[in-house]
Amino acid sequence: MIAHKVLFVVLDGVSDRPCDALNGLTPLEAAKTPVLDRIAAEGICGIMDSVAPGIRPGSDTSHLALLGYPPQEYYTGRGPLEAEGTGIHMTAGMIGFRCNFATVDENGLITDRRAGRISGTAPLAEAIREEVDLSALGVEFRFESGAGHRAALALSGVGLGDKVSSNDPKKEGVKPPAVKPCTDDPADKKTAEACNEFIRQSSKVLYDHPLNIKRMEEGLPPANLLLIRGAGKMGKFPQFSERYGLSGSVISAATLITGIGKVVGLEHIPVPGTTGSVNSDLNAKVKAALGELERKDFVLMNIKGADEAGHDGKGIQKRDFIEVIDAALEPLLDLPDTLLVICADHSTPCSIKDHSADPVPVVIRGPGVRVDRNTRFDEISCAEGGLHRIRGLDLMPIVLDLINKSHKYGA
Ligand SMILES: O=C(O)[C@@H](CO)OP(=O)(O)O
Ligand SMILES: [Mg+2]
Repeated sequence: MIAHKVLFVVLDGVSDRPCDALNGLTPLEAAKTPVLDRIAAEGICGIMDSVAPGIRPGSDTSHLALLGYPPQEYYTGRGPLEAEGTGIHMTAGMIGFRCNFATVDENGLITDRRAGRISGTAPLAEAIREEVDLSALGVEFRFESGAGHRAALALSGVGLGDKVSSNDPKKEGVKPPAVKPCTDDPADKKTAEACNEFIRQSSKVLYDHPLNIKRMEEGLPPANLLLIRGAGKMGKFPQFSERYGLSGSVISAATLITGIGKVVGLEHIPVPGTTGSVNSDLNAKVKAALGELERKDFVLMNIKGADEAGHDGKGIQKRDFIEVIDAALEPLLDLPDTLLVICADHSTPCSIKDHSADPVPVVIRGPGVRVDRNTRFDEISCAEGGLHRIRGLDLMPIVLDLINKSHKYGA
């Protein structure tokens, strides 16, 4: 009784703290989740520090850890991973950045880091590609929009460094700072100059773009500034198939997760109708995952919406979306020959509107798995499960052992 396939379902940021709006329950505790609870009842549960206790992980470092790539060794910044996810292929010497379409008011103060969670930004990206020109600085650029307010930028040219700051202050009500070199290296200075010029020129393009004029007429915040962060060069990643002897696919609307999957060698499967938000077509996503499991050994499926609700501080929306997730996961109850792993990548408590270091719930269910006595999938109940408290990097070794692909340590 051993499974041959693995489905990793990452409920991005689903984990939380007690919410005032939910009478002190977490959204997972407050939601009615018969499917997740049945999976918990039929599996082994625990809680997990995706990186380490007390470390607040980004989705980048946490997903690397969950896939068994120590972020301390492999992480070179969010930018190059996000860029790969939008379809920009990062070659040697290119510097990648994550960007947000954001809103500034007439005084230059940031009023919304996500431009009202704008979507459909492809025409804005196209206008930027057509009109921005960095050739006077000896720099070429690629710019692609991603899901929602997200986009990615990549710079290439002779002598570009990646040690530069960000113009994203990570809060609203302040002016975006200039991008600065973090060292005295002329290469970092050149990158910082290119970033500031890119921000300046793109703001002009965005300012009177028809899409923004229409948004303002409708009372929506215009996307009139790009916040750029996460500068980095692409790292080197041993391929998933060589590392584990497993073929695999990634299903995610979030470009960062797509990018991480691609760089470790998972095939990206786009699913029409998925948005990375609470309006995503999760049934289509689950169907795609089931299809992939017929031809691959391993599937990573990321569902992003709960994280967005956490970042927005919307506890009730988060609870309600968890119920939508739960209903969509029902077809997974009958999965044959498959080890099903469900977890979050990090907590995104509504009370702090950002990631926290609180450990996340995790369940593993499938043939041969010892079943513990926990019957609910939430932060508090899973802490009493048989996996106890593990780290993100423990997950792949546990999974490989359960599918009998683990190597014996010793003779
Ligand atoms: O992309 C996102 O969902 C979040 C966190 O990863 O970033 P931001 O706060 O810029 O929206
Ligand atoms: Mg995340």
